[in-house]
Amino acid sequence: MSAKVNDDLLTERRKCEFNVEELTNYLDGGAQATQNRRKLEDKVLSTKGLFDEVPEEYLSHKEKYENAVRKAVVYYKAMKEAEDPNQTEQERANATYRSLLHAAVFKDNSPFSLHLAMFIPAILGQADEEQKKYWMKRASKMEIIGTYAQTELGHGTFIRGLETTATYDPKTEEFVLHSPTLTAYKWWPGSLAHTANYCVVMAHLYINGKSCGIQPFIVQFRDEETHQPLPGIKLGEIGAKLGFNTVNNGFLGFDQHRIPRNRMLMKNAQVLKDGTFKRSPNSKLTYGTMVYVRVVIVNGMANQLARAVTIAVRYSAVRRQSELKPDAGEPQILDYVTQQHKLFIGIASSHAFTLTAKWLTRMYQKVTADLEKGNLDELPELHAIACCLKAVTTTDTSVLVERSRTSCGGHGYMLSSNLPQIYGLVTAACTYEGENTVLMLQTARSLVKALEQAQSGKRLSPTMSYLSEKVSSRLKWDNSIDGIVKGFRRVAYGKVESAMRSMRKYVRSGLGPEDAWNMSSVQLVAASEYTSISEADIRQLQDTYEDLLGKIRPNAVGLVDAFDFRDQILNSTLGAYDGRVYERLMEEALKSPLNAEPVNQSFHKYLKPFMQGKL
Ligand SMILES: CCCCCCCC(=O)SCCNC(=O)CCNC(=O)[C@H](O)C(C)(C)COP(=O)(O)OP(=O)(O)OC[C@H]1O[C@@H](n2cnc3c(N)ncnc32)[C@H](O)[C@@H]1OP(=O)(O)O
Ligand SMILES: Cc1cc2nc3c(=O)[nH]c(=O)nc-3n(C[C@H](O)[C@H](O)[C@H](O)COP(=O)(O)OP(=O)(O)OC[C@H]3O[C@@H](n4cnc5c(N)ncnc54)[C@H](O)[C@@H]3O)c2cc1C
Repeated sequence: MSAKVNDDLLTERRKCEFNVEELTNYLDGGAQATQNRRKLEDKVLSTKGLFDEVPEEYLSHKEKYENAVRKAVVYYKAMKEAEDPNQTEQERANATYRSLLHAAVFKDNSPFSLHLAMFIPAILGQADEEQKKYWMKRASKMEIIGTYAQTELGHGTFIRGLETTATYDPKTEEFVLHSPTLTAYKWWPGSLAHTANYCVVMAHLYINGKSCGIQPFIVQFRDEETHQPLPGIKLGEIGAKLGFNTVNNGFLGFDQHRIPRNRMLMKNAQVLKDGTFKRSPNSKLTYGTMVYVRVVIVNGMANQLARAVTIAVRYSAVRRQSELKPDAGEPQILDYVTQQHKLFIGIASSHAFTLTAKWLTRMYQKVTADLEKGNLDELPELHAIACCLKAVTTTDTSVLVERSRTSCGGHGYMLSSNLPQIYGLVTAACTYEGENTVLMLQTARSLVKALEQAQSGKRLSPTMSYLSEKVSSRLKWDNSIDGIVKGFRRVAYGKVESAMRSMRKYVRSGLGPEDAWNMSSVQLVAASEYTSISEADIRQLQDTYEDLLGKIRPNAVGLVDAFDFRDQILNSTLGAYDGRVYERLMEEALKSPLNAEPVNQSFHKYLKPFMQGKL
């Protein structure tokens, strides 16, 4: 018999003014997609061995990893078996696009995550047809487990500064991989430490002493039978982290490790047997896997933020605290406008990121199709947009998830609420796949170029067209959507123009272009992300905003119910559908191993002799 739903939540659901199922269908991409997603979730989450008897928070670092590998094997098999053979590839992708199924199993991500998130995309994007056929068969069947090894102990952002070398030996038709220094050790790749046995390595290619730039190589580093590291390979785990503690991030050093010529992924650049180097049509095509992952991250942020606000809004409907009016009893904390201000932006942002992710995915698919036909025209714009949206969505999601946590008071600080772990996952995304400041500066580079083109009368791409609008600075604001968008475009234009003016001022003062760029870089980052509006209009928009909060209030629980996360995926004492937060907090507390006995052995060993002055 299902547990009684909290009365306040029941009332909230009765108050809702729209059809929740319709919004769920819209978010999934249609009623059929919702059905497919739910069917997949039902099948996978009914698999035995997927869940932890003891909450993983109470396991050791080593036990957590071993338990995660156990679950990863069960989960991967369950996902494969749950695949509906009658579904198209696209339907399957839609069913998982919004599902955070893996989050029901791994609170801190899976030791297989890099295999799926980067190793396979790197093969698809960097291997030639023959290589793709061979490696995709093995990788998609999990005969091998891979990762993406680019970052080194000494370099993460500056790819052209990577120290790992791949030197071509025409006599043996092999590449010799070497880590010349400690800082050249690959450092961070997920699954690298004990899980994977292959990786795509980004290394500096040298032929006859000449640099041929950073190229991708597929490298086996563990024996497929014994899993022992191969000769010339040094491996290990990088240690405990803020989050991602079951992703098994590792380090790898090469000592003159030889691989056959056909292990360089040769879709874009090639090395012939005699050592002839055939350059890529664009050296940045080697960075293609990162562009793809940045696009995927935007959607991931939408889903993780939706999960956090679902937990916080449901809890805020159940939690009653303080006094809004004397003798009126304790209100739901969701009735405090400050609480609405903290949480409703998160709901709106998640929807905005979902729509943005869909738009960006379509742009990525179009540009990738063009690249296949040799048309590279839109690659720079895709790069600039992917950088900006990855940086903005991860920064905003981190802020809004942390705000969801702090809006739940002390219970939000409990690991059993799952809000700290969600924060640990999303804040990592501000760093990986390109640190956000660095990516914003990449976007700024494109904005400055576009404004220069606009000022010389050239036509701009649709996403940059606001830089060619001769918008009068006395634009009349109105708080219609169109008026607000026009306002934002005007201000965004002003930010780029101001950064550019600043750079020109530094150059006139005698600074070189690089120093002028660096001196203006705070403004440049702002131009890529920041928009503000003039004083007079804040009041008008503020009134509109506060009025809007009141309109959303009766629908807040309906809006998060529409994200349709089942309790196992929320994995939270505060966010369950039935709202029984206090019973769940107590149930989880009692699972602590410390509660197995009323007096812990440390009393007799330490406390008692200490308090009796005998220690
Ligand atoms: C489940 C979750 C799993 C998460 C796992 C995470 C895995 C990882 O973190 S993998 C490692 C990720 N690492 C990174 O993202 C590194 C970030 N750094 C970079 O991308 C590069 O160093 C970067 C772009 C900052 C600078 O690259 P660099 O080669 O120095 O180029 P730079 O000199 O700045 O620019 C040269 C030109 O290349 C262009 N360019 C740079 N990158 C790209 C790209 N990816 N695509 C297209 N064009 C590009 C620039 O726009 C510029 O164009 P233009 O000259 O027309 O203005
Ligand atoms: C959880 C997690 C998982 C990861 N997984 C992988 C993986 O699987 N494979 C992999 O290859 N890598 C992985 N990484 C590494 C990640 O890609 C790098 O950490 C990231 O690229 C940043 O590089 P870095 O850490 O060396 O910082 P650095 O590049 O040293 O940057 C440090 C700081 O310097 C400043 N800075 C640097 N360059 C500039 C600039 N040009 N302009 C202005 N400021 C600048 C920024 O403030 C930046 O935060 C992972 C990282 C994390 C946190």
